[in-house]
Amino acid sequence: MRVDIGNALDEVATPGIPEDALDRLDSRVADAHERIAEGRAAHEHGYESLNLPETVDTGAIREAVEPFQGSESIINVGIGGSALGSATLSSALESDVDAYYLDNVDPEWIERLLEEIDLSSTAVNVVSRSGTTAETLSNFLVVQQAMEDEGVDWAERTWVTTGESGNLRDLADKHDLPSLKVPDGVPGRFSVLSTVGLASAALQGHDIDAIVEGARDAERSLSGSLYDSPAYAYGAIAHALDIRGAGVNAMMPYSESLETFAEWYAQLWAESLGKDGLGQTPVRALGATDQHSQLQLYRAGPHDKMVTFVQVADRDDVAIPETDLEGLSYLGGSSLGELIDAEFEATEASLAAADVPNVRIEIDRVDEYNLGNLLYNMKAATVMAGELYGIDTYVQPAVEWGKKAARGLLGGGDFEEADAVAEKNVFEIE
Ligand SMILES: O=P(O)(O)OC[C@H]1O[C@](O)(CO)[C@@H](O)[C@@H]1O
Repeated sequence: MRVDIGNALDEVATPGIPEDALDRLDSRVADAHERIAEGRAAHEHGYESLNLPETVDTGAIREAVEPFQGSESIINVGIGGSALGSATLSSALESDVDAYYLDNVDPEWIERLLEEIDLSSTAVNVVSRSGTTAETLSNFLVVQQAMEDEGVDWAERTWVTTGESGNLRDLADKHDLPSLKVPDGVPGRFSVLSTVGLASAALQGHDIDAIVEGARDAERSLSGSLYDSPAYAYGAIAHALDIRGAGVNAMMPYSESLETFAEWYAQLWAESLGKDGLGQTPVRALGATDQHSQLQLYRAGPHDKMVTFVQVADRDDVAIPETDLEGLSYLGGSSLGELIDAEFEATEASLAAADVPNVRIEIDRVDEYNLGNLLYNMKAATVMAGELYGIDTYVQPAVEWGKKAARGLLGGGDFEEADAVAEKNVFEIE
């Protein structure tokens, strides 16, 4: 991964970072890197996620999914960090094995999906770090029922990935289901390069060693300076732009196969940094598509945002046929790859021309190695940004209120949060 911060400097952008502030920022990065190295050496919660290239056992993962080889599809039941990393790999890489992600509880969507899938030739991967997430466990019970209704032995086709304890662990023990353990000290949103993200990828035939090798090389690039560590440069620059007013960060990959990556990044960035009144709001965008929906706002709206582009240097291409149609001949004979690259460079320049800060992230190709490298670098960037914000990057206490309220509404216990739901201030207009 390469990072170009030229369009984030104040000679181009507003807000922008004065070049002479980079050295000051760099000394903060050096201090933060020391803290991160300490946390990693001590296997502290959260920091441990940067040790995954060393700790993950890809052989054990392949062995665990071996019994499911030959499956025509995989149903991944999990939500948030227990789905988005795996979904990022699955949607970016080609496979003959289809992967479905049940990461929501919309009944009509779930029903349609289960009707679409041949349940007799599918494997089921249930992932929950806590083992208590209502959406995941409910969907798993629904999948079980759907398989039973089809006369399919779900226990034969299921493996779970979870912690030492919890409802899912109890369920796995009760039915003697094969299981993988979530890594200790690694919050869900940081767990893609572990059993959580790599098991389904292995069953889809992806080279998980290449993914981990990409991550390992990213790890090797971590140093005490933003001038030679793309991950730390990205984390530090995004933080520096936020405290100067760019409170929104639009993640805009110029690759359809990286659309889910933007979703994964949004959880990582929001749930890690959104604390104590701080944090930069991630927005998921896609290039070139959102040039035709969001760009007007990015260029001519409030100067409260930065844009992060992800550009792919090398990709397969499709020729645009020659045409003598008036006004179109300039396109004929070129290719979609040339077009999307021109669109990318033009959009990047259009933001600079409007003084909107933007950063370019570039990867060589969308393949296992580069995905592992990109995912690890974005994790390290988040860890760095968390240090600079001075917040606890690895917890997410604010999500618990809603969970208690929902549980209370469903009769799952007495929670004052559920009472507060009934006190909604209603002012309806219809
Ligand atoms: O893996 P689990 O414990 O089911 O949690 C799923 C997701 O829900 C959250 O806890 C937020 O509610 C995320 O942090 C996590 O990735």
